[in-house]
Amino acid sequence: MIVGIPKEIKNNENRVGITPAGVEALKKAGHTVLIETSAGKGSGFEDSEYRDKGAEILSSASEVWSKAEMVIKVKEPLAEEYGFFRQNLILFTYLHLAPEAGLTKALADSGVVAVGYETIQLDDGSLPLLTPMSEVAGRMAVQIGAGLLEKPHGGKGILLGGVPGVKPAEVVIIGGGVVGTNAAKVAIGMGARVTILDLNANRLRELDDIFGGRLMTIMSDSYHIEEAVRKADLLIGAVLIPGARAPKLVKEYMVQQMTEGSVIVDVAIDQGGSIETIDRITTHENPTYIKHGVVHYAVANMPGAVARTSTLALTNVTIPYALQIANFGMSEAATGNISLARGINVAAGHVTNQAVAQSLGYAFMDGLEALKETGLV
Ligand SMILES: NC(=O)C1=CN([C@@H]2O[C@H](COP(=O)(O)OP(=O)(O)OC[C@H]3O[C@@H](n4cnc5c(N)ncnc54)[C@H](O)[C@@H]3O)[C@@H](O)[C@H]2O)C=CC1
Ligand SMILES: CC(=O)C(=O)O
Repeated sequence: MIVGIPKEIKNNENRVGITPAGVEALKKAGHTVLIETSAGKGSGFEDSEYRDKGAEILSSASEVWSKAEMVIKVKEPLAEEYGFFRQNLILFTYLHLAPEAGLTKALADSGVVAVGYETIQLDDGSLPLLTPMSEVAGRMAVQIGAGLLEKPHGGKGILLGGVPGVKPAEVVIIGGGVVGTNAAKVAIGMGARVTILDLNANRLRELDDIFGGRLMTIMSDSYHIEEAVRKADLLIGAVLIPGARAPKLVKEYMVQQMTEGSVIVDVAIDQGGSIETIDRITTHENPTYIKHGVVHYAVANMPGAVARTSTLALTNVTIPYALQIANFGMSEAATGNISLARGINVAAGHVTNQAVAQSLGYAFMDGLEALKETGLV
């Protein structure tokens, strides 16, 4: 198969869809790899390293998109890239379609087969291609939040861990999955007082066991969310219902009750955000705004700022799936691997993820059924 990797174009997105090790793996399996020049630069990979492993370096994104049978990316395509879509092109990347009506329409109208990393799901419900970036973003959420609590960044001027004789900050995390757990690890490590809310009682039990009483676990409902948000110095949004738009759990009146200079980091912004006062996606270039005296951070590609770590962690988990698609073809690979089949979001003009279809008002079609219409092997 001809596999193409364009340079990412989102604001400060320094990750890339493949490492030289990934090129080596694809080449050994007999595939052709085309990479846009300097695509790996932001992650510390030079063109020469890819060339040494057998990749062909192309000078433009349009060449990569038009020659490739499968495009491997990191972030969802931006409007400037929609013109590259064509029938039966396989697109393998993060998509987060529920809040992206325009992208979903463009994918469906053009007949792209779009596989979203974030919806590839194992039988136990885990999301193996989301996990490493959630680990990164969860850890980052606390270090970013700690910085924003400093006065020059708009915060109330408190040190997350406090000092002897002065109490530490209150960190409240809504969602105790991968992001939430990693945020808790860092926040506890920095000496903060941590509360996690989740609506899965078993998850709260696991967290209690993992952290041995060093954090407070609370059942997530509107009463307890309001109570926790009111006392939070740093609030982290970390909920997920796979594929679906994030529920707006923190209402505007709750944010109004937070003390001035508190900070919100809504990691769940890539699924539309879980905080009512987050009405826009922010960028690494311009990451915050202040509303009701509270600093809001809503960057949808947080791991892009620590691109070297993130690219290595991401490609560790994506390349085995990319190899399956390249080796067997999209239909056979998805038929043989139900977890991969769950990742198909759009095929043959149909929306094939139930939660995305419901969020955007499309009729749902099973991914494997839709693949039959493509004629792809
Ligand atoms: N902004 C960024 O750069 C990044 C964003 N993310 C996003 O972070 C979000 C969280 O991801 P993960 O932690 O990997 O998901 P996860 O599936 O591991 O955890 C989500 C947790 O939310 C809980 N939850 C669902 N509804 C809830 C509710 N009403 N109240 C409280 N808890 C609730 C679930 O029980 C689960 O424990 C996702 O939207 C993901 O895409 C991940 C990486 C980077
Ligand atoms: C998960 C995601 O959206 C990211 O890593 O950018």
